[in-house]
Amino acid sequence: MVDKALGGAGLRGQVAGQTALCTVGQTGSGLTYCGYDIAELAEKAQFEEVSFLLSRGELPTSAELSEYKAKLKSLRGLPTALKTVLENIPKDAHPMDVMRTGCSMLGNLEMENDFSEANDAIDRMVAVFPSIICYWYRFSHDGVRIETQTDDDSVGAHFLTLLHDKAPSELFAQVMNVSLILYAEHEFNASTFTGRVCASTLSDIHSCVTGAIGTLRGPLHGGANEAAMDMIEGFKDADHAEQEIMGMLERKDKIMGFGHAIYRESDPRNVIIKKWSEKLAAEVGDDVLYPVSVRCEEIMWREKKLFCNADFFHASAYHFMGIPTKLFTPIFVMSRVTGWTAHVKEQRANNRIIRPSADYTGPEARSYTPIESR
Ligand SMILES: CC(=O)SCCNC(=O)CCNC(=O)[C@H](O)C(C)(C)COP(=O)(O)OP(=O)(O)OC[C@H]1O[C@@H](n2cnc3c(N)ncnc32)[C@H](O)[C@@H]1OP(=O)(O)O
Ligand SMILES: O=C([O-])CC(=O)C(=O)O
Repeated sequence: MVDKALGGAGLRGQVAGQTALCTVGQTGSGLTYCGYDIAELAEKAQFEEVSFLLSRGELPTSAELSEYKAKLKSLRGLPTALKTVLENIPKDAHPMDVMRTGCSMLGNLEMENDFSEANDAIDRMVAVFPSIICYWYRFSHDGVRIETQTDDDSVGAHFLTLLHDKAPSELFAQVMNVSLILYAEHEFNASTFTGRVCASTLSDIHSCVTGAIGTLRGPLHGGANEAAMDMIEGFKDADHAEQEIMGMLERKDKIMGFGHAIYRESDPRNVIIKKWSEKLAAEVGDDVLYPVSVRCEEIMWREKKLFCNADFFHASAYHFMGIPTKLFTPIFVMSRVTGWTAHVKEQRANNRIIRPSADYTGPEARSYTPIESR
């Protein structure tokens, strides 16, 4: 049934299937993973517990978590053929294209031959995605071939170590952990739906994830964190931000990092990442980017009743941790691969090929005109 208030365009308001993985925008709790509130997970859990929850259906016991983390740790190395591919991708390529190619190449080298191998393929992707992006980035930008098999305790710390060539501070590792939890899963968003459509044809899991990466890349979806950074970086101070945003609104420009297809008043992930961004700002001595971001939030609510989505304060948070802007959306991939693949398994478990219909708006039936008569 189409929700009239939202309109039918973009399939908005239409139920396109069932999921036991996540609720978005339900009264009382804005976002839950398998019944757990996002605020509680972000405060108390490790990303690896959330990843385990999504792939196995329950939070791990302490022994299960140790075993799972040890497995992930052992899977961080890159096959030589994948390194060769990454070394051939130019420096000015978009890192999301690198992720897409990296995932696709992995699927060639380590095929999911049977759906019973799904969890092994998922664990491998969760473990190796930070290695893929950092290997390419460090080779193309710094001219070094890094060793990706680190001893870091978490996926987030592993990423930062590879990127910066040193272990992250406790605060940075903590923020990465929270960020990966916040981005892990979000019901039938565009990239997850892409993955589910692919899964519904009974395709392999790397194809599902490769398609999802391509969908996440766009600035209306995951790419918004990079677009938000590009915007706020251009503002000298909060007053300048106000002046520019007002102009953008007058010109009816889209302001990246604001608004949402499902949430109407706030995105529950924003208050969490905003708090961490503020902490990081204090830690690194920022007195521009965080106040600019806060002013943008105030203006957008005052003028348009539009609120920050998960992406907006992620921009400043990642920037404060010394992460290059073009690597922002690949971090989203490192996290969301857990949600995408959980949906792939869910789709497979109760599958019918996803194939909607279209209203035809083209010409009436007509006869073919031979080429020489056109
Ligand atoms: C993790 C994520 O993927 S979160 C989303 C990240 N994307 C962004 O931040 C990009 C900016 N935001 C947007 O483009 C949109 O808000 C979307 C794509 C997220 C949702 O799109 P929709 O569901 O179509 O938005 P919605 O129906 O709420 O839009 C209502 C009105 O607000 C406007 N609007 C919505 N978001 C914005 C924005 N960020 N800036 C300016 N105007 C906006 C729309 O243009 C629309 O105006 P109209 O009725 O005059 O056409
Ligand atoms: O749900 C959506 O449409 C987009 C989003 O916030 C996400 O994927 O995290």
